[in-house]
Amino acid sequence: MTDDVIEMAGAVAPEGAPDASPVLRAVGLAKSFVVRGARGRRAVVRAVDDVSLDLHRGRVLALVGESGSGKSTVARLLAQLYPSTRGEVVLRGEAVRVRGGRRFRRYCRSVQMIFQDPFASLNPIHTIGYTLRRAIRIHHPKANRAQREAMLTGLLEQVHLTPASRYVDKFPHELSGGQRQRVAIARALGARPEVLLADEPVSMLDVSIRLGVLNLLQELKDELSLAILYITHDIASARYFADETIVMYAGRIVEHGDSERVTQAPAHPYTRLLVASAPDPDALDVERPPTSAGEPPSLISPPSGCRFHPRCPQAMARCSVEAPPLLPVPGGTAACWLYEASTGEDGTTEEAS
Ligand SMILES: Nc1ncnc2c1ncn2[C@@H]1O[C@H](COP(=O)(O)OP(=O)(O)OP(=O)(O)O)[C@@H](O)[C@H]1O
Repeated sequence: MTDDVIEMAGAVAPEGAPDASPVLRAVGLAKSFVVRGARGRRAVVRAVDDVSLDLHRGRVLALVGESGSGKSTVARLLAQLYPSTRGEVVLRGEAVRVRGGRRFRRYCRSVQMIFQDPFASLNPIHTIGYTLRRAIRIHHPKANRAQREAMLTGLLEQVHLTPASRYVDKFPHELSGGQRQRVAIARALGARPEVLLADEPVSMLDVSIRLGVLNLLQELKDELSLAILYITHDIASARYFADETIVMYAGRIVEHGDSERVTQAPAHPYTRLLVASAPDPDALDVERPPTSAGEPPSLISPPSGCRFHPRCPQAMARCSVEAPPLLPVPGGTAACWLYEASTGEDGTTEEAS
């Protein structure tokens, strides 16, 4: 048996303790889409603008924001499903830009994506066994039949679909939503990835099984030392599940920091609105689109300056003119002029707030 196969056949061993250097980075990523606007005119949607983030093995980073804030586009850029308009995706220190073909398949071995809808992501005409065997064949072409079967059992056990023999011949429609999402996770693990990009992995599942799937992801993160990007609308679940949280608004990062700090002592006025509109921070049980006043702006002609200023209760004249950079706040950064350090008369620095 090759080393690859030995690792896949049983419980997969972690490849090392959480690493100080990021496994996957976004550096100044931007993505614009050209669309047909009013009266058929060409318009540009600036979906993602200057997004930088680091994913570390053994850690979860949550990307939180309202619908349309650019979260899925960031995940798709990191998965190399879209080419970026600007910026770089850096895997293990190397800038990577692939479009299909063998290089894309090699990239997918390291970076796998889990989608929101397990109904759509599993082919209904194939059994679970077929779907997983196919993934195993693609990622482990040298394994023989017995080795592949051992991997199949190992993957189902890893996502707690046991005994594996009960699930192999089932079709997706014979499983619950949570079981289907577990199969999608098993398929992703078949590549032995270092990074999982999980785009709203529980938002379409029954309330009662969301926590079980998040707990599974957390367990796999620890066992396999995975780096996980967890995309969600639900800032309460980010506190529970993620080490760090990034909040996006209208394509830009507005706040970043330790999840506990971002959710319990949010610095950016937008994060405060998000947290205030999540009624029970300890519950993972309801879909809670933020109910803050106003609507997210058009990304075809976004507001000048800080994109949040038209909705911001603390907006100042400067906010409509100059976009704030990410400024230091205790335990992270926030893109808000409230936190610009100013020099006092005695030479000490103080925040503007
Ligand atoms: N392929 C595309 N073509 C044109 N516009 C797009 C495309 N994909 C995304 N957009 C636009 O980019 C913006 C960001 O979309 P994105 O799906 O990344 O946001 P999101 O935060 O993930 O939202 P949701 O939570 O609803 O999935 C939106 O205005 C969206 O309409």
